[in-house]
Amino acid sequence: MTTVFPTATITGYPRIGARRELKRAVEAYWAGKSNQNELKQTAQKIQQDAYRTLTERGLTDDYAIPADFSFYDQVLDTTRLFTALPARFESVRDDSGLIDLDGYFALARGTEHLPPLELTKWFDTNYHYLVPEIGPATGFTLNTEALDDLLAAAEAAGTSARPSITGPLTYLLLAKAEDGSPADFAPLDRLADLLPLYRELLAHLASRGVRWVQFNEPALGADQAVSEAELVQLIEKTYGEFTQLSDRPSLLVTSPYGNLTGLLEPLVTSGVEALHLDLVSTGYDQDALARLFGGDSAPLLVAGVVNGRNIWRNDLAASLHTLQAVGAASVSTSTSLQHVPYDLDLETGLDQKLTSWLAFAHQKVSEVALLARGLAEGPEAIATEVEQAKAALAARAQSSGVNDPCIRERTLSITPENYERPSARVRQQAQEDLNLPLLPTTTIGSFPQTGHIRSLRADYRKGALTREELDTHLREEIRCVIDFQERLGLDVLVHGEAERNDMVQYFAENFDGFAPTEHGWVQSYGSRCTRPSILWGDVKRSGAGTRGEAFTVPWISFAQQQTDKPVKGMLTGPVTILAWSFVRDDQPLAATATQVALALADEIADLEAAGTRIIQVDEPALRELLPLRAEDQAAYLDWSVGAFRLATSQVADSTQIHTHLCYSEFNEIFGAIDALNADVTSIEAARSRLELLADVPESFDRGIGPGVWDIHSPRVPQVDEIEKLLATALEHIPARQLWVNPDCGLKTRAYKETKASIESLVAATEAVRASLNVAV
Ligand code: MET
Ligand SMILES: [Zn+2]
Repeated sequence: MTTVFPTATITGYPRIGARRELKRAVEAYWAGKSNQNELKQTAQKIQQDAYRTLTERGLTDDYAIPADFSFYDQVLDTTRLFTALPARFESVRDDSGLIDLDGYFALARGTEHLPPLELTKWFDTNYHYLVPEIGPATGFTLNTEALDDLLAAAEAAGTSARPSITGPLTYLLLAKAEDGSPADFAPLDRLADLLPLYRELLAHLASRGVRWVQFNEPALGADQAVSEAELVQLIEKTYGEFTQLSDRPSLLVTSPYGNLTGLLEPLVTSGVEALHLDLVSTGYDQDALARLFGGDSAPLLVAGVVNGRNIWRNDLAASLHTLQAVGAASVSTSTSLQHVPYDLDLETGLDQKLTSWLAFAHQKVSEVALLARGLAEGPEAIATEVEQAKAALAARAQSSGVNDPCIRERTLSITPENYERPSARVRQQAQEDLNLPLLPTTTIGSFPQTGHIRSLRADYRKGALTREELDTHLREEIRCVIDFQERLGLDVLVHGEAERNDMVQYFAENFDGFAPTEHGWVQSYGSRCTRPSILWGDVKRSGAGTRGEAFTVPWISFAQQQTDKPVKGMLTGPVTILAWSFVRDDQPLAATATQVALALADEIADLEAAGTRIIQVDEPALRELLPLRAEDQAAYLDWSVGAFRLATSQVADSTQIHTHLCYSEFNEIFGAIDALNADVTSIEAARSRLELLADVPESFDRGIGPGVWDIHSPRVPQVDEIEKLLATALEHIPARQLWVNPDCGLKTRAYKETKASIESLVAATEAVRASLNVAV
């Protein structure tokens, strides 16, 4: 049964394509501009490039490379693999009763009549997966078509790849109960019905000659609603059963993102052949691991010592030490490399000095291969490379910009008052002259990024437009966006963010201590990618002095000049700037957040001085960085909420501070959202049909705008649909606190659906206002 496990491996690799080929291909397919064959050819090419590169970089052993290409999302792949189709999607079943590629995309994106599966953050990362909906009657049928295609692509590349599949426990733990399920039902109740399908899968793989399979169980490293004791039993049952099968591939179980704590031992004794641990930021006791994995029937320890989710160069000496101390059998990444960009060599524009401190996916694979050699042949074999890494780390520590005495001194003079504002009541009175109607309507900030805007930006990059000319065009765009909103009858306007390529990178470009990348794209969800900047040094606004210079003020002031309605100043919050950047790992996140907060407070002060009455500070990633274990959460919320308050509390009572949250379920941290102390909070809620409002405490006495339009799909919400959502909202929120807005910014939408949707939103609001007036 067992074939030796490779000494060097990774648990996952990016799949969007080094030049985002998959993004272009799926978007063309969705738009009807290409056919399925063309899409599949692109997918093949991406996989072939991956196998070639990874082999060249040293993953040469059989089964060293996972087959983990995905057209959209790895959890949705598992939903397709087992045909776990929610009843509401019955109509997408294909002729054979399975989910084909179009059905798969329908689940991901919704259809004209069906809202898509819910999108939720993947552990504490900035990746989002599609939440399976499982009910007591959900049927399961194995459909290996997509998996067989991956294996065929690997074979064509001459590689024995290891299928990578969401493990059964994680799949069910990440699922939500289908609507209409009994109150006491949990998807995990269906484990016994799902396990036979996994066994069937193992048999199928064995019959294809596959010798190793990877089951990903990241949910076991995070706190769950189920008790640890129950999980121990489920592990024993699940993996005990699998390992009993006579004809099956050997099993590698991965546990990225967290410490398995009490589940480690049951997994070690479960009989699986190899167990991967994330050894980067999880605090495992090395001696305990050595003892545990030293046992006779223990699995091979696949040691994730190369950070899969940040871009700093590995401290090879430290890693080698860890590998030896724990008795590693194989060297790996801590998580899939899907969270880092492909290749540092593409970044020709980065400062040389900075480049020497970094490693992207390809460089990390080389680090893995190198460490495996050091482990096999002894440290001397890689002594030169270890020394080089050491020298780079030392140079980084001493570099100016990494420590700016003026910035450090400023953080020392922060006082407790810097975090406080007067009561909500006092502020509400001071803000009355904004004269907002009941149920004020607004949007979240960005307006459609049209082809026109993109081509302007491209022309500027090519040198075909001067900065001045570009800015003139952008102001024209802002004028149109303001005019558009006035005509549609919105109450609080936005300038549309046309001058920003990305809500974090824009700040990175205007702050010292950051370096944007050129090709450093990582997948956020589906075809959506972000390009995190590198936060490497001490932070302040760019320009002279410790305060630097204002950069959003000219745009917001220009927008405000075009209208009598209030225009929101628009900033990205400190936690989100951190979460969506690759952050320095040489000081606590809290210290970095404080510096970013001060830079934002400077910008807010300048906006206020320029006459801006409403300022929105977006924190969509607040939930994202929340530690996976309850015991670590209070400390995180303390510094993250603190950073937001430090940025936003030095304003006049008459200045209305908004915040915006999205991309996550926020129910559990509503206390922290309350503590942000914003005057108005807009929050994503449409996809989960406003479930979150049940958790808003009665004491919450400020504005809240649960999203009533899901902007992740092109579907236009109808007036009566929004009216119903508003009626639901009013069951939980007093009318004077309720705002009406979409789930998020509109930059990925087209004008056509934007116009129709805002019309629905305004019409629904007017209808509800009228009914409230009647009721009064
Ligand atoms: C992901 S949150 C986005 C907020 C931002 N202001 C926008 O509208 O695009
Ligand atoms: Zn948002």
